Amino acid sequence: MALSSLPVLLSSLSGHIPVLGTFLGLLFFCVVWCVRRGLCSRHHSLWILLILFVICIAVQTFVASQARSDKLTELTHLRITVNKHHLFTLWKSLHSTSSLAVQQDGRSLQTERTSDLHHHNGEYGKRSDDILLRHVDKIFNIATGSQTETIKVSPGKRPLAKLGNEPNPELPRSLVLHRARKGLTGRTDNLPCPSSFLKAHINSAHTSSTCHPKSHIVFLKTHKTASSTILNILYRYGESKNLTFALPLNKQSQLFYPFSFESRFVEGVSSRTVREFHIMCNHMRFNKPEVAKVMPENTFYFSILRNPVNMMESIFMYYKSIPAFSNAHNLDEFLDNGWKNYNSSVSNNHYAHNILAFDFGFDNNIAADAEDIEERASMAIAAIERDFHLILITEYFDESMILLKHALCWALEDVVSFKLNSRRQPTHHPLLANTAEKIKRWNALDWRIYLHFNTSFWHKVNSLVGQEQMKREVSQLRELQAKLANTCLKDGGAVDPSQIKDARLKPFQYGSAVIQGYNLNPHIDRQTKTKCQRLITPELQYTEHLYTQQFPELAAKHIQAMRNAAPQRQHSERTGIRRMASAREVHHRQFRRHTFSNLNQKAS
Ligand SMILES: Nc1ncnc2c1ncn2[C@@H]1O[C@H](COP(=O)(O)OS(=O)(=O)O)[C@@H](OP(=O)(O)O)[C@H]1O
Repeated sequence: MALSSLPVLLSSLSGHIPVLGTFLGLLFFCVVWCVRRGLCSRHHSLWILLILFVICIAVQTFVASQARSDKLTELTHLRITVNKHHLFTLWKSLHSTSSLAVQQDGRSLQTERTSDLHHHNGEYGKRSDDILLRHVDKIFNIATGSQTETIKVSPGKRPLAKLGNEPNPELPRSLVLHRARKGLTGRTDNLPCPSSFLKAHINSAHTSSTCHPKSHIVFLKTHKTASSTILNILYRYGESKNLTFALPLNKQSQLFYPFSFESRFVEGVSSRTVREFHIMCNHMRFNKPEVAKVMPENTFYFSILRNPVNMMESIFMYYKSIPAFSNAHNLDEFLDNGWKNYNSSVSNNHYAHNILAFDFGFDNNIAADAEDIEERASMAIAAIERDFHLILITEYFDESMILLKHALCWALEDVVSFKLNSRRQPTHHPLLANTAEKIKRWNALDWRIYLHFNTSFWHKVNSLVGQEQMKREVSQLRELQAKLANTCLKDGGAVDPSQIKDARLKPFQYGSAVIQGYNLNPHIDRQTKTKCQRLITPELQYTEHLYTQQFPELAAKHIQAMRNAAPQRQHSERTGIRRMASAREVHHRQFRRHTFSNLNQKAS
């Protein structure tokens, strides 16, 4: 009966493997022949042994060939896996300017899966590896022009070399580990990833004629970070090229900071009187979806961070009158009683705590020992990575300007500046090492964000410009600045506000800080004077000048309204300074009035 089932077995085997089936078929006939002979023979036990031996060999041959065929199948799978891995690496290399940028892309995925941030997108909640694989597929299809995943990439190829992969010794170990744990990667929308966009842009700036100066720009003006100096650069560039600015509504100096930005805060948006905005750069609390409603899709987003230690010292002097600081005699006293003096729900207290995070639109209220501090920092970093093409560092201002120049494809002359909004030296308070540590702890969220972008800044310098070229261009920039100072400035440098002759060039004074400004060299021709004057015009005056240029009728109406409302102030308005100086003070009040009148209009 065993023999009778053999043909069936063999046919089923042959169904699996045709060649082996033929071989086994022949074997079957041999065995049948042997059985017949064996049964007729005197030595039939020997024949039976021989038959069993032949069957054993046949079965063994079959099992071995089956295993080999299984391995082949596995190998096919393996090749697909390796291909995807390779493509993933390739994709990371394409998408990043440094390994950190890759990690940041990864963290952006984490962020996108988290609901408590202000950034939303359609892929929230999807599994990260699904998204990742879809991106790999997408890159694959883009690279090959195919719609299906059929083309093989040699699994033996090594991934592309990563750039700027050195660890940052200042980075807390916990943060590094956290990043490694969250080292996923992937963007979930169709927009180009900012870091890859930047790399592509800078490469093209160096190599081909495809480098076109960028004129759609959003600069998130953070506080006490040299942001007024950058604003002046953007104002001058835009004015000289007749670009339009997304200026604050109702002639305000800020985009209704500290309220989260809304598109209606921009003059010309609700009235639809401006067709296209080029540059947005006034103080705002960042809110990407709303900003994107105003600015074109190809807009370049950048911002600047300052070491929270230096920043806090500057902020404490400047915003000394906010409730959180007002009772403290010095910064140490405030820091020692931080949580006791700080009530986050009191207006303006946000200046005292993680203000960088606040300006970028995140919740700034978190303690250094909070369980989720690393998580929150990672998510903030990821979101910034996703929304911004470039983050500059105040401590390396000149290097930052060179990087910006490359990113925007501008000329060296376009990024030249004088230091604006700087304090007189005696109002600087050197900090003790202990105080610095307390600040890092108090602003733990900002500290982590700063450390991250300080590191990625240098990776960008290394990979996109190179140390040598950076040095060369920084010295060219400083040379140009020195020449300009020689031509434009009366006293060769900044002076106290009391010494500034032209009231239109006096910077806004606030808090305990003495903010310096400049006097113009009187011996320069008209054309040079215009250029020099723009370089030293403080933020409030320059914003008003641009508003008047862009909205002459509205500006005239505002002046008239102010005159009608407060005739007793006419004298100070004629000088133009007190009105501008009070603008920051009153803008919250005006905003509330504006919001309420809108709400009332809607309700009626
Ligand atoms: N070029 C350059 N390099 C380095 N540092 C610079 C530069 N320009 C301005 N600053 C310093 O930036 C501080 C003012 O920052 P902001 O203009 O952002 O202030 S504000 O928020 O708009 O009021 C202010 O810092 P403090 O002097 O410590 O207060 C300025 O001195």
